[in-house]
Amino acid sequence: MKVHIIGGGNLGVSIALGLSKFSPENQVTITRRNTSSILYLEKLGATVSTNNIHQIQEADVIILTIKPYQVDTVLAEILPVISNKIIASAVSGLSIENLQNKIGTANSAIRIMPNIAAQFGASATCIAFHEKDKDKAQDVVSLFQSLGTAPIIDEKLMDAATVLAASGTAFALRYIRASMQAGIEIGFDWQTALAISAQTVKGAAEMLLEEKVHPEQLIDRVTTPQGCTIAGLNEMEMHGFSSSLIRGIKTSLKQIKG
Ligand SMILES: NC(=O)C1=CN([C@@H]2O[C@H](COP(=O)(O)OP(=O)(O)OC[C@H]3O[C@@H](n4cnc5c(N)ncnc54)[C@H](O)[C@@H]3O)[C@@H](O)[C@H]2O)C=CC1
Ligand SMILES: O=C(O)[C@@H]1CCC=N1
Repeated sequence: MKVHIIGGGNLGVSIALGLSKFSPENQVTITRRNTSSILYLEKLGATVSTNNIHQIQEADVIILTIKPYQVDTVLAEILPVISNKIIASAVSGLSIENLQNKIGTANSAIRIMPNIAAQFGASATCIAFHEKDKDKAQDVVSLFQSLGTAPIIDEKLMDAATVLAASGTAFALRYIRASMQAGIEIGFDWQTALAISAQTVKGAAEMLLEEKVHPEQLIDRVTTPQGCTIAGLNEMEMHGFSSSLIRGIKTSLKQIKG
């Protein structure tokens, strides 16, 4: 497929990098206003351009990875030269209905919510579309399946998916950072503490994904009676570990919904 990514920032670049590694049969074009920092993508086979409409007529899917306030400007540039295109938008808070109204019935609006782990083929990319675009959306689903998992969700959960799956990357990293900081306090240098903390989180996630059980079932296997784990967990909960995470996620959601 020919994939045209508009907005070569953090997310756009992670998708381009992921596609170059995990789905190299796709031809990627990526645009941004100043391309100097992303020209290295050309060495990986992508076309990098400052021109949003560069070969856009040939694209099978156009991916928007721009900020919400940049959408109207970009659409004003591309709409006069496209027709019958799939526009997959990762723009947070922009509904399918709003996007469809902007792009007209000649094009299809699909919402995607990847995260920056797309670069490593490990994104959880939630995807939503209207029934009329079901067939066209399959290409987008397949594309993002090559970059991790790509669950199809009801659009009403898309803001929640943004917080859980996209912002969630930052939340998970902050957990690892805190764990690493504690690791330094109890004797490790930061590099060793980071390596141990990150691998431990990866191992815990792999167990969950593999066994498909409730986390508490696995926690029960770790918490030896009268042992150190339950003592630590109870102390964390006394200080609001779970509740602060839940409150943070709900606050992020409020921020999107405005
Ligand atoms: N960063 C993330 O982890 C995620 C971001 N998103 C959403 O993706 C969108 C982009 O987010 P980021 O990549 O973080 O932002 P960013 O600021 O890193 O990237 C946006 C890019 O668009 C470029 N741009 C601005 N105006 C343009 C124009 N007229 N034509 C072409 N390119 C233009 C900018 O130069 C910049 O490189 C946002 O709507 C965000 O909500 C969604 C999921 C995850
Ligand atoms: O922080 C943000 O608004 C964007 C959307 C999710 C991840 N980054």
